[in-house]
Amino acid sequence: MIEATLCFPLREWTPDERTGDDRERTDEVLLIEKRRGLGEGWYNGPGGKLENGETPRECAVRETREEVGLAVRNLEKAGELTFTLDGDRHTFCHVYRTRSFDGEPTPSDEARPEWVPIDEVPYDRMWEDDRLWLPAVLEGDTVAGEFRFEGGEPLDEADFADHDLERDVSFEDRS
Ligand SMILES: Nc1[nH]c(=O)nc2c1ncn2[C@H]1C[C@H](O)[C@@H](COP(=O)(O)OP(=O)(O)OP(=O)(O)O)O1
Repeated sequence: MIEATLCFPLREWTPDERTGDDRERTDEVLLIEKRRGLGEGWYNGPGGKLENGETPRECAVRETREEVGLAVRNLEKAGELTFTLDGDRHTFCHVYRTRSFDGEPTPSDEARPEWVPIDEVPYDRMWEDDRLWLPAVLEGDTVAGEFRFEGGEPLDEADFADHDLERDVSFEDRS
């Protein structure tokens, strides 16, 4: 089974009164348009597979730096997701969010970063399961879920079948 991570950096967007912009204050999330690998062409958070000896948290920090050049800190665990394929556990994914980071998001070979208001997340251009759990993560809740796919490898071409999802999960003492 693959162990992987996703990281969702958040920032507050406030209107600049000098420009007469009358949109409401909102949170924005840093998404990437993935340029290669699993889920290529879709939006997701920065993230990827754990390397040898790495903790999930270290992986999320490394992947965010490699993919979009952002140095994230103080990651808060927001979710644990199991993706199954044809009844077998395929990927276990640790989900983090953070409001602490240094640097400006920069495109790489792997990803094109984009700040998106949290109520404008393009769920129609993401993994089908994301609309089920990501809104809760972006609102500050915690989630644990299993999402079942069918139809054989690769996972991103399989059909999403069904799921179980729990909210308000405690991740204390977990990486
Ligand atoms: N159903 C799903 N919903 C979702 O939102 N993200 C998923 C997902 N299934 C896998 N992922 C994410 C988790 C992880 O960030 C990434 C793993 O994809 P890959 O195996 O292509 O890894 P990457 O190529 O990004 O990583 P590295 O090869 O380690 O750089 O895909």
